Amino acid sequence: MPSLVSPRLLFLVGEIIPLKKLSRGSSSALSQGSVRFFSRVDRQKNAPLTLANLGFNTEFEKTTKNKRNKLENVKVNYPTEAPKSREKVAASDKSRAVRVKKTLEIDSAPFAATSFSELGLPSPLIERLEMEGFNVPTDVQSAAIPTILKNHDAVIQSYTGSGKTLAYVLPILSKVGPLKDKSSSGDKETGKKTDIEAVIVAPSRELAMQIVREVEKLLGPENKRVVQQLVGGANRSRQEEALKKNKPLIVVGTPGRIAEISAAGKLQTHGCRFLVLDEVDELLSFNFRQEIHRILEHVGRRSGADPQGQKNLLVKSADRQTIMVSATVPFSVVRAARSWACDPLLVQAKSVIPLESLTPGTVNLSRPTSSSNSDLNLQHQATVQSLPPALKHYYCVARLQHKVDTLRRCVYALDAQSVIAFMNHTRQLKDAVFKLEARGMKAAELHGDLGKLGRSTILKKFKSGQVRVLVTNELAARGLDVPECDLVVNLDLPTDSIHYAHRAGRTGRLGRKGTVVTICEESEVFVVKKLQKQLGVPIPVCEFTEGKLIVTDKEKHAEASR
Ligand SMILES: Nc1ncnc2c1ncn2[C@@H]1O[C@H](COP(=O)(O)OP(=O)(O)OP(=O)(O)O)[C@@H](O)[C@H]1O
Repeated sequence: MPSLVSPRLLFLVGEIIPLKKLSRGSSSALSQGSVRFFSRVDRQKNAPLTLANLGFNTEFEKTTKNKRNKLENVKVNYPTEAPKSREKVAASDKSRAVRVKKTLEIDSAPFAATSFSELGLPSPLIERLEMEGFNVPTDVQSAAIPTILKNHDAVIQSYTGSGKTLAYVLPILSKVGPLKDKSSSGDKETGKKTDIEAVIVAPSRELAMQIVREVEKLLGPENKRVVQQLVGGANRSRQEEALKKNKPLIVVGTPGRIAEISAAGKLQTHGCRFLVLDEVDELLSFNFRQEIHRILEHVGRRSGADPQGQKNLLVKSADRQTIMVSATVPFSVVRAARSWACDPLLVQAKSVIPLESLTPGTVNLSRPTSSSNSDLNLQHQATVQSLPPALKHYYCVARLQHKVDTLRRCVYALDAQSVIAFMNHTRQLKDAVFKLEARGMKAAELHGDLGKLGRSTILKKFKSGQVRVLVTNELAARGLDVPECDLVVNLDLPTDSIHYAHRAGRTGRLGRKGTVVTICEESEVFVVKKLQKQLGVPIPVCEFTEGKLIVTDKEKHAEASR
């Protein structure tokens, strides 16, 4: 597969493996006849990452066991020093960067801080937060903000709607732009004044635009130009002109457009200090592999002199901080973080630990060998941390031709005002909208065939309540934040539990109530049962009778909850 092999990496579907590591691992695996290592990795790679399925007894587990001492007992490996190996030197044989090990100090992170000022953010930023009504940080923000402020690379994993965007945006704004800490030494370290200081990548235009709005909100109207969106589907030359004219410090965009403009030499990111990959597991998928590779190779990497003082383009220094974010972090992300980040930490709502210590071997040590129940428990731990705990899940059985009508009855029964219905194919999606509209329910379609303008108009209408049911596909499954959304319906089954988690996570955001209903045919029930096991949440069967949701599977519901 010559086209897939880059000098440093071998890209596989959905994962990036350092080539050196692969050849070393594969030869030893073969010589020892140890094929099990690889099959184990394969099994792991699509499972969401949790400390539990990586073989760690998390502080989260301990605290749930002993709720009374919930926060006092949280003590984690929390490194207080910046990584000493921020300077990475790529050897001339282009093998992996040489890393200097750092000593980790044990300390406790300010989990569940009661105010943003406890987290070391500069006062102008705290003022802006207060003006925008953000007063108390969420758990994942309490853990991530100090970690990033201390210059650590990080993988942030926390359930959908838990505030991961601000968890990385706030430390960036503390060091970049008009709200930054004035003592920040960043200016001297970065290159020219026109250089971009932070690049944030997201897999969809909608998500990228949403992040831009969040950053703009904090910057305030007078500083909007500090951030610029670079998304596909919009006029590229206009974006390039805006870059030249406004000289933004932060760009947020989709992988294709960022890579395109960067390849054209119109985006100066070599002096960039922050690279964020939001929805990182999606960004590492096959679809984006070339663009993400380019971004990882170029952002924050300046050519420099080699140790002998001679100019050598193969010797580079990486000054950037790499931050990877998602509610679901399969093991492929751990591998990618190890390749591309510098001593990265895994940041979750209640723990911060070095990613380096997580290995498939560690998983195996704690993984029970024969009990399938224990495997299910591990899955349960996994999804507890990617799904909002307050969500309610149900499924109901309907014939294919009655699904849309069932959706309509479901909306009335739950009196849902803002509904996202997921389907897998665009044509059926249009039919569903047509049927709903014909029966007097305000509905609209959102999918990739629509232009950028069409997509944002529909989203605006949905957010403002003019559209009650948004019928969409995976495009809207990740990251989309519509706090009012009170019901998610799967009109078609999601492909796996990770897709289920992201779809479901469009409702019940930041502690709000939310319901997820999967409408399936009789022949698909076994898939729902499988999802229920993998997700570790009860999904009882229900019916919509006389305008009410009736749970018809109480016994099994109780069993699943145990
Ligand atoms: N500290 C806070 N106080 C109040 N609201 C907050 C706070 N932090 C974030 N929010 C709001 O919570 C909502 C969800 O945040 P966000 O979109 O960052 O979640 P997320 O964890 O990234 O979700 P997903 O995994 O689905 O992308 C947003 O509307 C955001 O403005």
